[in-house]
Amino acid sequence: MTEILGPGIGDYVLAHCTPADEVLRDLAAETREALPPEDAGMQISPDEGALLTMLVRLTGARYAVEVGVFTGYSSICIARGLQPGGKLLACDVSPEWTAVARRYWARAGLAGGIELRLAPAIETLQALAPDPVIDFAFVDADKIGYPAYYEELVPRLRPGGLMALDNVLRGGRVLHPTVPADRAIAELNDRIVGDERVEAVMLPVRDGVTLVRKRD
Ligand SMILES: C[S@@+](CC[C@H](N)C(=O)[O-])C[C@H]1O[C@@H](n2cnc3c(N)ncnc32)[C@H](O)[C@@H]1O
Repeated sequence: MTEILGPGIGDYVLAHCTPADEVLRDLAAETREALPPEDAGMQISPDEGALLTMLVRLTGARYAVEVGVFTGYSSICIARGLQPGGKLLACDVSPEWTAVARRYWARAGLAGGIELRLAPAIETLQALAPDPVIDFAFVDADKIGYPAYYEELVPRLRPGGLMALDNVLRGGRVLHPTVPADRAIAELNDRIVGDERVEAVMLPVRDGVTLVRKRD
């Protein structure tokens, strides 16, 4: 979990968002205890999780796609916001990390609504039908891959559908990107704001979240 705001404000924000329930708290604790900090830190924060659930609900989503599952925190937040009978297609490459996710999806009673695809996400996305049927998408995987994920997802979003992209501020390094991952995100940020297919809002939530709505 990267923060660009000071820790005091981060704690205050957390204390004023709907809190994580026991399943999410246990998942966060297990992830923290089982993995080194640099890996555990990839997990989204509870306030970002609450944001995802709310966005999915507001979109009335029935079909969502997630790129970057890790141990399953964001999948649970997305799946909980879906309409009854809704489906989440969850993409990752790690059998180890997603084994934890599977356990917690089951514990949350969400396993039936989440389909995990273990493959490079670009292959999974390119294999999807080209129809614009995705209601909600969340991108939180390898940063170099973001531009390609974006280009596969935008045509498949339904009009009015929403995509959220995480870590779009890269700890503030998008201002002066020097390494390929930061440059990829900075260039994508510039491209999104000029993309006439969508409207976009960049939120300074944690490490930055861009919301992209497909125009009607
Ligand atoms: C930042 S973590 C995702 C955190 C997750 N959203 C959460 O809430 O805990 C990034 C994930 O992307 C996955 N990943 C990295 N490269 C990938 C690729 N090419 N295709 C699919 N997943 C990938 C990693 O295995 C890792 O689980």
